[in-house]
Amino acid sequence: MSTHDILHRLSETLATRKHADPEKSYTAKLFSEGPDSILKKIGEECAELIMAGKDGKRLNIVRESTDVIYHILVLLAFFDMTIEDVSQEMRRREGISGIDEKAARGQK
Ligand SMILES: N=c1c2ncn([C@@H]3O[C@H](COP(=O)(O)OP(=O)(O)OP(=O)(O)O)[C@@H](O)[C@H]3O)c2ncn1[C@@H]1O[C@H](COP(=O)(O)O)[C@@H](O)[C@H]1O
Repeated sequence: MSTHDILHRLSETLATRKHADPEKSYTAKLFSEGPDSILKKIGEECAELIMAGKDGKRLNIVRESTDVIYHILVLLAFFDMTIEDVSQEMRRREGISGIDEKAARGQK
């Protein structure tokens, strides 16, 4: 299964959790608590990823990255978006150097 397929499938699963029981689904619990709770988790998971990056342990970096990505997908789903919306923006940026893009900002 490709990376895109697994992200797409997870996005679809998360969308179904909007009507799920918060006692049985962690995603449904986050949805029921609202966006602040999801944002708080993103902050916590990012902090854990930073610590994993400082330690340099590959397995921990992978695990913490997965936690961050999962919680970002939950935030997208909360606002009725999916990985496709992010994928579209990534495609739009493809081939545009970050250095060139930043320089162009100053000319607007
Ligand atoms: N990928 C994930 C995933 N990654 C992390 N987590 C959960 O995120 C939570 C937060 O992780 P922490 O380490 O911070 O745990 P914690 O401190 O106990 O969490 P809190 O109680 O403080 O929120 C844990 O409960 C993890 O199990 C995930 N929960 C679900 N998924 C995917 O989402 C699908 C739907 O999940 P449910 O909505 O639970 O059915 C699953 O089938 C998976 O594919």
